Amino acid sequence: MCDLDGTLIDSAPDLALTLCLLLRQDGRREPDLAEVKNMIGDGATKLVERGYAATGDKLSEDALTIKVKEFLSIYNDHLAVGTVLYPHVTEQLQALKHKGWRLAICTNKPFAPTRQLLSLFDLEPLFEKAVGGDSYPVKKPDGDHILCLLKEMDADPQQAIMLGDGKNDVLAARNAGIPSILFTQGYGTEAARALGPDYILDSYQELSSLPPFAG
Ligand SMILES: O=C(O)COP(=O)(O)O
Ligand SMILES: [Mg+2]
Repeated sequence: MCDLDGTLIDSAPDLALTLCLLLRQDGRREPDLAEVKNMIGDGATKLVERGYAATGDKLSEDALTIKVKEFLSIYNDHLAVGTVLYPHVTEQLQALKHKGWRLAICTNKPFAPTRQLLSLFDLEPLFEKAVGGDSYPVKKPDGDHILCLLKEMDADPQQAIMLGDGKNDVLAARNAGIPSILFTQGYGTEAARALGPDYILDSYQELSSLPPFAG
């Protein structure tokens, strides 16, 4: 299972752009890319909540609901302005698929933009299934986000592995009882590294030589 933001795609530029457009409408300060990267990882609602909390008064629950809808509507028009695939993602995942690995997406990003991004970057053929942060009642770091996905795929958790860039990925994997691979070019990597992921991936070119995939 692969996480999406900060793992397969470097999507922070467009998440930041969208957040800034939203905050600008409200006369708020626009956080820079490094600041926004630290807000990513728990889905759109948390990103918007953190964006407002960092730039002035926190939003009420009702206001947050409205702003998240606006965020998703703006994001829908800015999905791939500055977003890029990390180098060698497609070829390396294709190679795993050829070795017989079944691939799926487990992201905290809402499902609608997830599906669009998979299509925009021609990733759909690689993945058997994708689930977002709103696909089940729970999301990462809850292990059930992973376990529900595996169940739907009729896949054995004992043969599964989670690849992600954040602490939620390492924790969700641990909570699901499966190993994790930390991709270190994403967001919030240091906090994730401190949790002791099972494997470290600095570049996709090294993916097929990691122990779970080698041989
Ligand atoms: O959208 C987010 O905040 C996180 O998404 P991810 O789970 O794909 O990293
Ligand atoms: Mg991520």
